[in-house]
Amino acid sequence: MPHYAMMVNLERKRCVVVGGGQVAERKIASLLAAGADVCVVSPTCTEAIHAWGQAGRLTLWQRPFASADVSSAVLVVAATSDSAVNLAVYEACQQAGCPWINVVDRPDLCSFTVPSVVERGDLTVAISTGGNNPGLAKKLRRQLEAWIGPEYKDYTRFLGTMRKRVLALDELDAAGKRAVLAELLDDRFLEWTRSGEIERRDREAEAVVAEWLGCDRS
Ligand SMILES: C[C@@]1(CC(=O)O)c2cc3[nH]c(cc4nc(cc5[nH]c(cc(n2)[C@H]1CCC(=O)O)[C@@](C)(CC(=O)O)[C@@H]5CCC(=O)O)C(CC(=O)O)=C4CCC(=O)O)c(CCC(=O)O)c3CC(=O)O
Ligand SMILES: NC(=O)C1=CN([C@@H]2O[C@H](COP(=O)(O)OP(=O)(O)OC[C@H]3O[C@@H](n4cnc5c(N)ncnc54)[C@H](O)[C@@H]3O)[C@@H](O)[C@H]2O)C=CC1
Repeated sequence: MPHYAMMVNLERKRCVVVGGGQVAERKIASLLAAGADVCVVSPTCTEAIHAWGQAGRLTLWQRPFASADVSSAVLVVAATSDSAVNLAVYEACQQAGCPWINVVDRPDLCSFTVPSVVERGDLTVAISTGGNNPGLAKKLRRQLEAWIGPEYKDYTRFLGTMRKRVLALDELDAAGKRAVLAELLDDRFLEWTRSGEIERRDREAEAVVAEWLGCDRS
């Protein structure tokens, strides 16, 4: 069964990661980027995890996993190199009623898996292969990163601002609004963002709006 793709708000939500190796580090990095309240339980950890702990960005419990560790978690990642421990984490989640569990060496036990992600500010492109081949997800991420450049961060913001502005225009009916929004998605606005011609882009966008307002009134 294919998984349902969704964007989850994890801000200040308690997320527990069991294990402190490279795989745990990768999952922790994305949880921190999402503003989660991260607790890590592991006898050893990578330098990066240690540094996040020192900086107060996460809570580090430097000891082996205990079942009670998952009690207040909304999401848990079992990322140790010991499959028996990972299974024990899964079972503790079942007991505690924690619905969101990722077991890094047992796709069959995962209630969620982690996709490869291209992030450009508010723009997110996630790639999942349904567990078939994470390497393919990573390869596609790299290819997409070359295509969806850093300019998409500002471009997405620009389109967001314009969309809000257009939707708030009482002078335009729904069809007019849709037409303006479609026109603003024309590649020339992306090109102007890419080449740094921001004033021109914004001016031309305003011209599109003005032209439609003119059409509507006539
Ligand atoms: C099911 C899933 C569960 C989950 O972790 O959520 C899972 C499971 C497993 N991964 C394994 C191996 C590797 N995983 C990677 C990389 C990534 N793995 C990620 C996700 C997922 N991995 C979920 C499915 C995603 C999907 O649907 O495609 C990514 C996308 C996201 C992330 O982890 O942040 C991230 C790339 C991020 C990026 O760079 O963009 C690499 C490559 C590398 O590390 O360079 C290798 C080595 C090469 C290989 O084996 O293919 C193994 C065998 C372990 C062993 O050997 O024991 C298992 C277990 C199994 O398959 O049985
Ligand atoms: N899903 C994925 O994306 C991938 C999953 N894997 C799987 O992930 C596992 C972990 O990989 P790495 O991080 O590279 O391993 P690692 O050996 O670098 O780290 C394992 C960590 O688990 C901790 N640990 C061991 N026993 C523990 C316990 N009882 N309680 C808490 N923590 C404990 C260790 O202290 C260590 O920090 C691999 O064994 C492999 O099966 C590997 C690659 C990708």
